[in-house]
Amino acid sequence: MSFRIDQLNGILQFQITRPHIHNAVNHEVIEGLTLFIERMKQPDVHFGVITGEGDKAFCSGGDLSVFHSLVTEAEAWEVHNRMAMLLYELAVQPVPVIALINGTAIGGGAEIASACDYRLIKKTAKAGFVQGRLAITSGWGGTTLLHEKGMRYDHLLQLTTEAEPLPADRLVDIGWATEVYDGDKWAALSKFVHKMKAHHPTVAKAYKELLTTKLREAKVKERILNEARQCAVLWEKEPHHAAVAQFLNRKK
Ligand SMILES: CCCC(=O)SCCNC(=O)CCNC(=O)[C@H](O)C(C)(C)COP(=O)(O)OP(=O)(O)OC[C@H]1O[C@@H](n2cnc3c(N)ncnc32)[C@H](O)[C@@H]1OP(=O)(O)O
Repeated sequence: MSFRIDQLNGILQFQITRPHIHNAVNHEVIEGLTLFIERMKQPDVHFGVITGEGDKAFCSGGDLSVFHSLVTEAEAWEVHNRMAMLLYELAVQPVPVIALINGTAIGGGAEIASACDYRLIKKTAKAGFVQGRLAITSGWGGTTLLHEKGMRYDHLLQLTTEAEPLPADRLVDIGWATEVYDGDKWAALSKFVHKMKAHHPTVAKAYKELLTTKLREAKVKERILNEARQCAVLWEKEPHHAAVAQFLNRKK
């Protein structure tokens, strides 16, 4: 199984369990995320958490050994469209969702974290929109969501176009990460939600509803689909396939 879902004291946790491959997203992880988002609507869920197993990676994006088989724009679009709509759903969930970034978060992994309300990042972890290295753009809605949620324009443009993973402290400086933690991730999570959990869960839900109104009203869904389409267009092109082949063959 590529994921696990657990619920503890009102917190629904989604963990990608593919540490051998830096928790890259395959079809099973996509199914898992779908299930997680459905379960988050249950009344006894007060927070959602996404994390990766192990101490190396949160998520290294799409599994290139799997998604390399998507050759044409239409094939790439099917996956990007599905992931983009999932991340949109994640962003407008009724309860706050925390990305517990226990290690590297790059490519689609950084997009998943960007769809969450909070990003708690381990002191030693790095994150970034590295899609440019593969001659594609973000395709799961991450850039649009960060823009709509108010990330500073120049920082966002730099993050996406330089395509470099940044250290945790810098990610806080540019307004991407919420807080840096050191030590055990579950302890850091527990500390982070402590004050919010002291109040009735309807409070956090109500504020989230208020603050995500813009995401629902501003044709954001349409813009997210444009982002997915733009990525699918570049995916089909030779420079992308060459870059992926180079990554997959780099140890041969
Ligand atoms: C629209 C969004 C679509 C996307 O997300 S496109 C994918 C973007 N992601 C990437 O380009 C990340 C590629 N991976 C990397 O750069 C590096 O593996 C990474 C995460 C920095 C870790 O580097 P290292 O610590 O040196 O470890 P490593 O490279 O030896 O990796 C260990 C094993 O994991 C594999 N792996 C990591 N990320 C992967 C991925 N996304 N897809 C497929 N395989 C991936 C890697 O090939 C290696 O496998 P193996 O042990 O050589 O068999």
